[in-house]
Amino acid sequence: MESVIRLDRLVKAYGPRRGVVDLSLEVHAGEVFGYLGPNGAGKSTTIRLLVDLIRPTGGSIRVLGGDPRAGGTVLRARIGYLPGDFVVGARQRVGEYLTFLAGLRGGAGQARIGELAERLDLDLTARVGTLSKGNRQKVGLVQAFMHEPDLLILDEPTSGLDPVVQQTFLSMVAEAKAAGQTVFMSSHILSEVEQVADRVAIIRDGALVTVDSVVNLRARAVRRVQVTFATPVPVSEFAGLPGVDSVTVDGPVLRCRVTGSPDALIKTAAQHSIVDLLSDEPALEELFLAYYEGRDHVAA
Ligand SMILES: Nc1ncnc2c1ncn2[C@@H]1O[C@H](COP(=O)(O)OP(=O)(O)OP(=O)(O)O)[C@@H](O)[C@H]1O
Repeated sequence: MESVIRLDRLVKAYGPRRGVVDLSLEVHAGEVFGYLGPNGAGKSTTIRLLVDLIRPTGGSIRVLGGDPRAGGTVLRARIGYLPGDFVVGARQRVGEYLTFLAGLRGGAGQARIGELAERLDLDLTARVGTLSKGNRQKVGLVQAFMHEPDLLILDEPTSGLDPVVQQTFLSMVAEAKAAGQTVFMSSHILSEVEQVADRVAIIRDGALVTVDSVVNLRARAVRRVQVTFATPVPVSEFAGLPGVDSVTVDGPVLRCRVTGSPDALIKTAAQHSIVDLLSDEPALEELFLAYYEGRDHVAA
């Protein structure tokens, strides 16, 4: 399969500090690739290397078949890039600003800009400098998507967006994929990337922990679940269910950890009358542990 991004033993050192270490990965044409890691993991460093804003200390980078350093405007025109810190202080109106950027890139017409702005509920007549953080982020998204680039490189794209706009953004990503575009997006939230990504790389302390399909990732993800029943339930019914552990029952409230699918828990719980159900986002830390434990297991 054709690779759109290929990193080979990439290293970026900031003096004695590490940015990324010995990073090798490949993103295939037409896939949505999630790049997941906690703050300071090295996501933005990787992305800045991809778009040649910074240069590697070692290793090699290929983007759309070329070297980002040598690709110039031809390569840039094929990429839509949303920086993690999209800052614009222009006095122009949003529409004028986006038209100006479209002119530089060549490709995006007014109709396309208008259509994206409408979907994201972005006012094209507002002055850029007066926008809220969320609205600035929408400008960043429009400028990344507007010329329908072969490759979208998006650094924390949903940062500052409200949940409704986040869903609109995820639809835009799905449509980009359907149109054959490749998407590389970073995030520190698993649920966000798992909704759209085909594969996910997990990075921590500058190094790759794993690259896996979303299906496998979900199977390893641990979440905490709390079920409140109408009447007390016996703990024995729940302890030992597949994927369920750390079960405690406090009167009508059951708390446990679930790894992978909650199917067994839900089916057992459904035999009682349920008042409430809470399930929290699987913590990235717990996901890392699942991978480290898996690795130890393989090594043992
Ligand atoms: N210009 C720089 N000079 C020195 N150190 C830097 C520089 N940029 C990043 N770093 C360091 O490199 C490491 C990786 O940072 P990076 O911004 O790539 O992480 P990130 O995963 O994008 O995190 P976040 O989600 O917080 O943006 C951090 O320890 C950071 O302090």
